[in-house]
Amino acid sequence: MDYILELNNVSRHFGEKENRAEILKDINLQIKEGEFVAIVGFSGMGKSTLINLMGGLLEPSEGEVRCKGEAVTGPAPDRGVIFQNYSLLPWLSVEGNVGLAVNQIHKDKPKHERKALIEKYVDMVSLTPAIHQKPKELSGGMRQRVSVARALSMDPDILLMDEPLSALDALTRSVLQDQIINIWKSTGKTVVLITNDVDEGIYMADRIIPITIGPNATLGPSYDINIPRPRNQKTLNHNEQYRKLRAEVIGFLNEEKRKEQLNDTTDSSSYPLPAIEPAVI
Ligand SMILES: Nc1ncnc2c1ncn2[C@@H]1O[C@H](COP(=O)(O)OP(=O)(O)OP(=O)(O)O)[C@@H](O)[C@H]1O
Repeated sequence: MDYILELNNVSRHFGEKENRAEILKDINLQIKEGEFVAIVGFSGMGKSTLINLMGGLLEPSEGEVRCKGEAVTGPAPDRGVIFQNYSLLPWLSVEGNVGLAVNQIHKDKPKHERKALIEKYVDMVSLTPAIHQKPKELSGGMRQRVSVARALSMDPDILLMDEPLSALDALTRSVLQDQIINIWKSTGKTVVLITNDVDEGIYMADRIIPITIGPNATLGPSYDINIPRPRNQKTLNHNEQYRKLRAEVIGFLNEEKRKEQLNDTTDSSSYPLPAIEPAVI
């Protein structure tokens, strides 16, 4: 089987000697073309480091990352990264921010074609009415949609999303979850979503993989999510598979936390397991 993205025995540390911090250890992951994979875990365990390794923004200390069979040696347009903090240029409009990517990738195309491309991607995230607005005039959800449009406009094969929705309120978050699912379905791209929200991962992805607690964090088991699509946020709570999967993944994370606490008695937090509310139908 050929995989679009592979991580083979990838480890990453920062610093040297007494400052050396072992962040990720022996990460093995194979992702098929068109798959939607969610990676979930506690804060500070190395999730951003992992997405940066996939994007080629960081090099592994050991092991290798391969994209379409080739070793990854740096960032490339076939892997679009969407960051948590939008990273938009404040002095450019929506059109200007998306245009940066379009002009970079499609510099050989005439101006009118580049303009049409910008408009196409802005429309894909439903931001046409705000196309001339600057980031400070946009809500958090709108800014994140600009980031999504900018990543899409490079027409990458893989979208790497680093907690793209975690700064948003619950309602905006759920609207954007559906928008990202629709974009994934209509474009056939491969998506890797980093999230701190097990429910979000199960709702959106084809499989969900918890990351263990560092130092030397690694990936836990991969859980297939066979819940039929389209999924319904309101009725998912009643789905047996969803409830079972949710309990298993949260159980895995809490067990990791418990193991960590045996070594460190100062931290008593665990993964929050909110009661599943009856679905509103
Ligand atoms: N460039 C760097 N130099 C030194 N340490 C780093 C560097 N980048 C990340 N780290 C450390 O690696 C660890 C993992 O960081 P990372 O941002 O990957 O975690 P995360 O799981 O994405 O966290 P969060 O959910 O809070 O965003 C942290 O302890 C962080 O301080």
